[in-house]
Amino acid sequence: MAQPRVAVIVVAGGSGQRMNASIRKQYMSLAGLPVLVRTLNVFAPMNVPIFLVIPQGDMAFCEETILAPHLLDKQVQLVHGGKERQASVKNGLDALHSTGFSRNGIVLIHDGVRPFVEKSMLDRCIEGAFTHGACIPAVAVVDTLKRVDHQGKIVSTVSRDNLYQVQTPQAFRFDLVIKAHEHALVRGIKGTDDASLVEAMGEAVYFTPGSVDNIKLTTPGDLERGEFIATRF
Ligand SMILES: Nc1ccn([C@@H]2O[C@H](COP(=O)(O)OP(=O)(O)OP(=O)(O)O)[C@@H](O)[C@H]2O)c(=O)n1
Ligand SMILES: C[C@](O)(CO)[C@H](O)COP(=O)(O)O
Repeated sequence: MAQPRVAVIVVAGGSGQRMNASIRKQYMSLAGLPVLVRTLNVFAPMNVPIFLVIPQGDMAFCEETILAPHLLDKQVQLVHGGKERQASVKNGLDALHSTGFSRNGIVLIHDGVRPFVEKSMLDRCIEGAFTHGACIPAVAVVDTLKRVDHQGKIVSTVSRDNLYQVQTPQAFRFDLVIKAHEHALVRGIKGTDDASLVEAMGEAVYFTPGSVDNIKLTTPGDLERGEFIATRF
């Protein structure tokens, strides 16, 4: 059977401390559907393997409440998360590697709590990774930026020229992102995203326009905004 050329890792192994809710934010209902179901539904039509990284101990819960009732159980394979996002991604990469996924294939790495991704953005990320090896969505910073000291006093105004806020899905050639995670592990490099680990090897990462709707549900205020955006998805 022909090997897939694209695979997806959705990381949802976090505990959502900043959301400060009684259930983990990835399982919360947003406009009638669990956040994680909304996110998985973005990728399901691609018909490619999806690896969903979840907290240790949530396997049965996820099977029963997220995957099976929404007909995602055939396509999605569950993987245990790690202590930090970076470790969760590494577990997902290892699981994908164990399937014999092509080293030249493209892997999309996405936050489980970013449910509002447009198909056109996905396509651009994949295309960019086939061309450059690494491609991530980003939007230009629009606010004025200040550096602040520990007393809360403004130290300086930072130029926002060429500054971008980055999002997920981040798309990589599989061999490049595996090498980046192994390099980071050996050198003790920590990154809040996967592109920074590729950058740390001196390899180029390119960007494609992201979207202001592609929010990460991080704090309680994001839920209200999410409910509004969900009316368009
Ligand atoms: N050990 C971890 C930590 C985070 N994530 C995932 O990485 C994404 C982005 O992380 P963030 O929004 O910071 O989620 P949490 O770590 O859950 O939130 P917080 O930092 O507020 O605890 C989320 O989908 C989260 O589930 C993960 O898979 N494994
Ligand atoms: C990967 C990410 O969503 C890109 O913006 C972000 O870096 C995750 O950061 P967090 O500290 O885990 O919220």
